[in-house]
Amino acid sequence: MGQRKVCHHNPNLPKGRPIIFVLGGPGSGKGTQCDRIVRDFGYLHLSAGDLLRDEVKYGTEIGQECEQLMKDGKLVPVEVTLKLIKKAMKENRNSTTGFLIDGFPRAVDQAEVFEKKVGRPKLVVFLDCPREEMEKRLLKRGETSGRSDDNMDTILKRFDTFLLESMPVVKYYDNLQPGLVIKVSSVPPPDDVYKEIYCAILGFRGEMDTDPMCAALHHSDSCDRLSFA
Ligand SMILES: Nc1ncnc2c1ncn2[C@@H]1O[C@H](COP(=O)(O)OP(=O)(O)O)[C@@H](O)[C@H]1O
Ligand SMILES: O=c1ccn([C@@H]2O[C@H](COP(=O)(O)OP(=O)(O)O)[C@@H](O)[C@H]2O)c(=O)[nH]1
Repeated sequence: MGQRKVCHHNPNLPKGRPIIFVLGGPGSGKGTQCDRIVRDFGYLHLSAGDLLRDEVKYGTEIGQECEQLMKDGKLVPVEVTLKLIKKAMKENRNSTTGFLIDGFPRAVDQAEVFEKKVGRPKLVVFLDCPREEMEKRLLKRGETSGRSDDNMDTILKRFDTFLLESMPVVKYYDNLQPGLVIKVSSVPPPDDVYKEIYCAILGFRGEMDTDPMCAALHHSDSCDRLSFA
């Protein structure tokens, strides 16, 4: 598999507590995959969207500032999301073995500021899903999610924001460090999607050979496809 050696070190980051980013379009399955990662690796799951929705729910100043932006499918200022993420990381720095950050960074300038102020992820998972499939999933989720942005009008705006602002983040990390990003199709059933993610995590933990399925993937040529081209 691609090179995963990380030289970057930020003294603010507790040593040995990796950061994983899970990126992908709206409804691509980020939350679904994060549940599985938490189940198997116990990392702290931080969904930027959930952190923001909590602020809206409790009517905080941040919540009031962000509510309309979220309804419009726009990005909230990075100072806001970064503050929420850093606070949660700090509170949990001694009680978790790693940080799983879902749905952030959402734009290249956000990635740059995270790189500078917090550090570099050990792995960036990019969930690749066709737009029609994401749309179908979001409309279905909207029947029960109670989310003010799971409606057709906002979904279209979220897609625009994703393509314009968030997709370049994937390229940013791929350029920054070859092998850092894995691109996984999230069209198959969730457990199948997860297999590749699971192996990539074992990979950076140096535990690839502890799982026969991952070891086979590791020693075959097919592992190249894990790397974002
Ligand atoms: N691989 C998959 N196949 C089919 N449906 C999926 C898959 N992954 C997620 N879903 C469903 O699609 C919807 C969006 O998934 P979710 O994990 O909430 O996405 P995101 O966090 O990226 O917005 C959910 O209703 C979820 O159950
Ligand atoms: O880092 C982030 C994460 C989320 N959002 C906002 O929160 C919404 C919902 O994001 P989430 O990741 O929860 O859902 P997704 O759109 O990926 O399904 C987005 O449309 C943005 O308005 C944001 O601005 N910055």
